[in-house]
Amino acid sequence: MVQQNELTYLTGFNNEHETEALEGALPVGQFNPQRCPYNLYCEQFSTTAFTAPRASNRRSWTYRLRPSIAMGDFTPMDKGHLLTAPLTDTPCPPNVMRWDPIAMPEQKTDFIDGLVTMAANGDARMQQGIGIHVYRANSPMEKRFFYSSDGEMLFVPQQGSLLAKTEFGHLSVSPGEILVIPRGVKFSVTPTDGPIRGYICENYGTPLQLPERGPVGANGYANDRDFQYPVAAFEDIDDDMQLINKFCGELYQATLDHSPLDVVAWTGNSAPYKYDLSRFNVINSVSFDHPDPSIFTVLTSPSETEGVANVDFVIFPPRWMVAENTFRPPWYHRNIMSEFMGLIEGTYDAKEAGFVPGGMSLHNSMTPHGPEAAVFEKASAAELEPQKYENTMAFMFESRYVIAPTRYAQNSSHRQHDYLDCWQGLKKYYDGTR
Ligand SMILES: O=C(O)Cc1cc(O)ccc1O
Ligand SMILES: [Fe+2]
Repeated sequence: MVQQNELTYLTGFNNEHETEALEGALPVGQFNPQRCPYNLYCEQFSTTAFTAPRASNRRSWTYRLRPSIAMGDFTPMDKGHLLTAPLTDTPCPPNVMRWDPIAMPEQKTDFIDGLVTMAANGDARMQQGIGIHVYRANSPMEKRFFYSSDGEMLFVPQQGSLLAKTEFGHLSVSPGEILVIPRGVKFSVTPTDGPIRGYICENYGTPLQLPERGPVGANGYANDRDFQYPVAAFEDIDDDMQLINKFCGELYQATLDHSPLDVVAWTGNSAPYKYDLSRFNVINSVSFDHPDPSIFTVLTSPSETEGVANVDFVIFPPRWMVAENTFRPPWYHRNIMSEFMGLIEGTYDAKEAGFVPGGMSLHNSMTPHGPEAAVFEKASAAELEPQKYENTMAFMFESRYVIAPTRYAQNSSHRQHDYLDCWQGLKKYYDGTR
């Protein structure tokens, strides 16, 4: 177990974890005895089909004060700027797009109220594709809890720390770390050191998993042992509460007369987890040429086509650049996969101006892009000494499905309508000589 931010965690990606907040709460040797210790209710929680292959099967057993169905009926509620694929509100133009950060809310805003959807693809009802949201909050969720039936939620904090109180226990997450909350897990979010902002990839598809390592071997990239899971922590609170469910793109609310975070003990491999991106063991060229960014994949949600991701979560972390006789920034490219990027801190090597922390960019399927003109000039003439890239942490949600920006994203005042200008200085140098 790892002690961090005063919270205790269990370690190991996808392990069969077990944890109990009260001694002896976990049944021994079986999952559902006739009567559970402490008179708890037993409830299985599955995020893959019962019959999914053992290697990809995800489920946990929870032991709780009440089963989850001890609740009121769902009624529709306003979903604000929270949208879901398929987006039908606007066409999807092929243009490169970039945005400044969305401003922090001025009024009291909790995690639910501050959610804004920037883009989405696939179809949540088919459990394919992703939603891309920005979260912003300056106050805790008070007596309200959320879960998405549409997808697993990958949080990429950009500003401020948050405490995620979940059915499975508590996780504290700060910029530079990520948090993954499986589809269906009930949770609340509390900002712990001022306003919070970050990105969310709502993954409608197969749960995120670690990519294969191939010839790299048994170690490297994101190592399994660095993923942290919460220990059981339950609330025995009888009070009026609101449970909000995102289902098929709509929000529904139900009333509860108790806290839904009432799991006293759990065992299994489907649970929230966090990961510190600085633990990523970067593997890159030590000879020449700029490899494909798939070398920086932290987590992947595979689609049904081998090697073609529903979504890859890719980071561009601090690292040494040593490639010789090489144009070191990303090459110019056109890619069948669609690329949505964000910046957690510092500067990104392909864009030294305009792509700022909290900002976003979208380069859709087959849309050309690459370094801005100023970066091309500089990198083409640079002395190729070993160089350490520091103060940088960009990331990309890369998906096989075209990523449609929402009407809000296309029309919002923080869209940079002059984004294309950063390439306008690309001159023709060709004059027939070698
Ligand atoms: O477009 C981008 O900036 C992301 C990216 C980075 C890289 O190093 C190679 C390919 C790629 O799409
Ligand atoms: Fe790209």
